[in-house]
Amino acid sequence: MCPAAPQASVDITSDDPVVVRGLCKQYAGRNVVDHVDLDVRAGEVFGFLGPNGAGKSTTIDILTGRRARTSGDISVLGASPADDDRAWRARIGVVPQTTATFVEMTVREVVTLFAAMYPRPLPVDEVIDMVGLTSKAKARTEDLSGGQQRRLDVAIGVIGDPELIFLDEPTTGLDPVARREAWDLVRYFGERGTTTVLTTHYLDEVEELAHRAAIIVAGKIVEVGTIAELSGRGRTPTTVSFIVPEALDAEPLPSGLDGLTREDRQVTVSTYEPSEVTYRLLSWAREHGVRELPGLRVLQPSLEDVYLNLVHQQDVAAPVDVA
Ligand SMILES: Nc1ncnc2c1ncn2[C@@H]1O[C@H](COP(=O)(O)OP(=O)(O)OP(=O)(O)O)[C@@H](O)[C@H]1O
Repeated sequence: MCPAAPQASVDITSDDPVVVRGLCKQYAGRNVVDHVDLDVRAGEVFGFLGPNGAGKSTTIDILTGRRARTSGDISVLGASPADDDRAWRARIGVVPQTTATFVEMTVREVVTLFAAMYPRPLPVDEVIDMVGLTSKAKARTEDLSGGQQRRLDVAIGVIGDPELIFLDEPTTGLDPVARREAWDLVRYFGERGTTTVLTTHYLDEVEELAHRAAIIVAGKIVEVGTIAELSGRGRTPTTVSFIVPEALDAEPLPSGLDGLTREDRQVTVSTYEPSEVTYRLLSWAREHGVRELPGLRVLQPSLEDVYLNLVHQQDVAAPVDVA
């Protein structure tokens, strides 16, 4: 259950650009964002991953002042987004999930219009070039393809040279080349010291761009850490496998190895202690005069394995809290 009202004051002392404590959002008594805690550090690209309907956009919309929260404390660049201060807003760039339409305006006119709203905008043509729309600068926005529209959204989001950028699925609908260009843009702003919060369904995008990530499922943060930490965490086992050499075919496999399966001569051990398991397998082989185990592989879980495992665990767990 979420508390009924927002906290009266923002009780956050951290200097991090984004600090979220106990954030809740309810629709019709259902918690779609459920006691979320987040810390995004200065200069990092922070990935926000989760399946459809997990609560990513709702959280981003609350952090950017586009939606009201039900309860919880939030500090974004030291202020509460609900205050909607103009100077504060100029320090933030937002690329929302829904594409805006600007009827009868060209790409350059739209970007120029948004540039005028900021005290220190980037040069309009430079930004149009960065998002790969130079050849479309004079085209009317209604004539752009879906992917080109998305690039325009990104241009609008970054034209103010923000300290903090929220990108809500910025590469959805982009072709592979445009996707790589969008990644370059995220890296470009990262090198300028900009903090970026990036929601996405694409795990490769998070692995490629993000320093840290949070995984949200059914409104709850189920994991947060560096990509290496998330990929290596203890929830998803490592697989150790090898092929039993002919010399050992008739020998019993070492006893007491949990998660061991054998199919013909292929042996697989699913384990949280891959070093120990590998040591025991090699010791067993040596005891029988074999110095090499053919096809020996230690396969660490990928971020995708961890993600799918977490989403699956949540699917089989109890439904979300209903008020
Ligand atoms: N205005 C609204 N009224 C009622 N329910 C809403 C409203 N907006 C969002 N929701 C619900 O809140 C939940 C979270 O939605 P949200 O858009 O934040 O998810 P998401 O993680 O961004 O999903 P996606 O990846 O599909 O964009 C969903 O169940 C959605 O149906």
